[in-house]
Amino acid sequence: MNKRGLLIVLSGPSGVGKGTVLRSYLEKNPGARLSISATTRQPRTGEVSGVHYYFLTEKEFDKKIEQNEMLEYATYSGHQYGTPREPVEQMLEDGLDVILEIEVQGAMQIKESCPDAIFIFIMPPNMQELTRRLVDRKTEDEETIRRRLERSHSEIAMAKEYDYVVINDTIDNALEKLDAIVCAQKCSMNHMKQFVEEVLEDA
Ligand SMILES: Nc1ncnc2c1ncn2[C@@H]1O[C@H](COP(=O)(O)OP(=O)(O)OP(=O)(O)O)[C@@H](O)[C@H]1O
Ligand SMILES: Nc1nc2c(ncn2[C@@H]2O[C@H](COP(=O)(O)O)[C@@H](O)[C@H]2O)c(=O)[nH]1
Repeated sequence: MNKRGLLIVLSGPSGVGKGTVLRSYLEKNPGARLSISATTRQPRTGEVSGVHYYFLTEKEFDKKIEQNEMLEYATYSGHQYGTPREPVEQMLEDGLDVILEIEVQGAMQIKESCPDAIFIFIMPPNMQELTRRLVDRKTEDEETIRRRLERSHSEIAMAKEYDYVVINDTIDNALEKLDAIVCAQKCSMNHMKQFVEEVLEDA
């Protein structure tokens, strides 16, 4: 069997429910880990550095880019976000599946650098519901919500670059689909090639 874990890239507009669906997925799948991103945005109430994000200054973030320590990075809503390279490499090496919850520009960088990754786009059932979720979450001010919703249009247009689209109408539905996609990918020839070759060598 392929001992290396699967790299799963998950994107979708802000407020669609990526984090919510992922929390349930991770509870059900002990062999999967969420990559902890770095960001220059301010922590929200309750967010802890090293748990939800690594909260960095602009200077610290730029230094990590210079030292090639980011697997991908992008600017979103005036702040920098990026995936620290080393922990992702280590977890994949250890056979764990690694999930990157990242926006579309970063996802396209991963598509270039990690062609074996699987790309999943989470869609809202409709734009009214996306707005409602973002407003009801009460973590952003009105202007930030406006900017995030404005950006959601170009993000949704990028969904066609992904391998799969999952509609987050209910958390249970989205979770079931996410599980099924990852399960199918782990049985794909792309992922199983090494195992098939090993069996043939033994035969
Ligand atoms: N299927 C669902 N039905 C109803 N509400 C949902 C559903 N999924 C998530 N939510 C709610 O929508 C809000 C946004 O969810 P969440 O914070 O997970 O979004 P996100 O995509 O991770 O956002 P961001 O990218 O801004 O971090 C939360 O209040 C969450 O409880
Ligand atoms: N390119 C990257 N995008 C990231 C990363 N970590 C998170 N994100 C995305 O940023 C927006 C905003 O996140 P928020 O926590 O401020 O609401 C959202 O789309 C995230 O998916 C990353 O490492 N790289």
